[in-house]
Amino acid sequence: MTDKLKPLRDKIDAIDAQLLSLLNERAKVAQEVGHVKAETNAPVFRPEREAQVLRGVAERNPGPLAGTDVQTIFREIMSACRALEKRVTVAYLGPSGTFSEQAVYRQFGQAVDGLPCASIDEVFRATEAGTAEFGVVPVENSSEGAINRTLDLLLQTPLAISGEVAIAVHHSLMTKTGTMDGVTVICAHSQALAQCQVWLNDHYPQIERRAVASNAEAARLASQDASVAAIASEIAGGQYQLGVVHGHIQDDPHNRTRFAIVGKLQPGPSGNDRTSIVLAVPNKAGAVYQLLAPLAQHGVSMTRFESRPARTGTWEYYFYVDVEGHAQNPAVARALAELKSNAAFFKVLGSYPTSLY
Ligand SMILES: O=C(O)C(=O)C[C@]1(C(=O)O)C=C[C@@H](O)C=C1
Repeated sequence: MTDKLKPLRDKIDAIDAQLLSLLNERAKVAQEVGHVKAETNAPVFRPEREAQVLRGVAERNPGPLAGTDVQTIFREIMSACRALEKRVTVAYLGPSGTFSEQAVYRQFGQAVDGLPCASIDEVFRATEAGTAEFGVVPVENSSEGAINRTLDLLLQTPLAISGEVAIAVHHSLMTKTGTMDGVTVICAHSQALAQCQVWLNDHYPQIERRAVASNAEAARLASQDASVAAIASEIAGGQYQLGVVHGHIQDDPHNRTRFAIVGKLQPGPSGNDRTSIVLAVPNKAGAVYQLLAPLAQHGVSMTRFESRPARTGTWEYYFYVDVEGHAQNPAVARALAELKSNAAFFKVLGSYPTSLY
């Protein structure tokens, strides 16, 4: 056994030495890029470039490593190289252990400074004020639909959407003891309670459910009181030393949340982009139908359509529309110009690389 392993491990050692040297060579080039950017005050984080690098390595990947694993490795290489140029601060809906925090690391890699915020409003405020260069906010969940507070804040903010990332949301029921003995209340964020309600009705119909500020807060409460069970990610449970009673309790096994990255940066085209807009039309028959006609005329695909009641009383609804392509793409630019000319309200929220995941 040892005799057989030794030469293989020697091989791995030799390859690791090469990798280490190449990684540092790459890092030195990134430092040079950093100096060039510093001269012109150019932004360090370039989501369109990172998306191109990550798509490129997956396309060229000969295997046996999976394309998604290769992307994870390169995500971290770029994150570490970027941090040599400048460490980026990213605000998110805290506390530590939330799915929002997972979204931060999924998008930026580990070499970032996360800034946990108490609310979605605070994420916007911290990013607008420049305390954080970027903010990560939930936009929609595949089971529960739009996150309305985010939609309302996107309408008002001067920030642009510069990226998106989707996270698989798996919930676990966890307690201090790893059992349900003596549990009188199940705590979670209201979204998580809603995403697990069929399962909870089947398994624990008698136990009170209580909505709290976040799943991570529920985990914290459960860590202090054995009569409290928390619904949260296993990452959050691990941070508070909770035991898993049941895993994967979300009603939809494919439950996902899409997050937007907001910031002052407006990324250029990456070759596979999405543009988000908000518009409103005067309240008259056929107005919505006419409003969207330019998209079809210019061959621009709509990937999302969401409405929110306008609370100003001037118009009935705001429509949140995502289309394929960057606003600098000629067909998209023509379609947007026409949409704008027909709309009572029009705002481009941003063009950004489509999520890799
Ligand atoms: O190409 C750049 O602009 C870089 O700064 C290099 C690099 C990389 O490591 O590949 C790092 C950070 C940017 O977000 C994009 C790419």
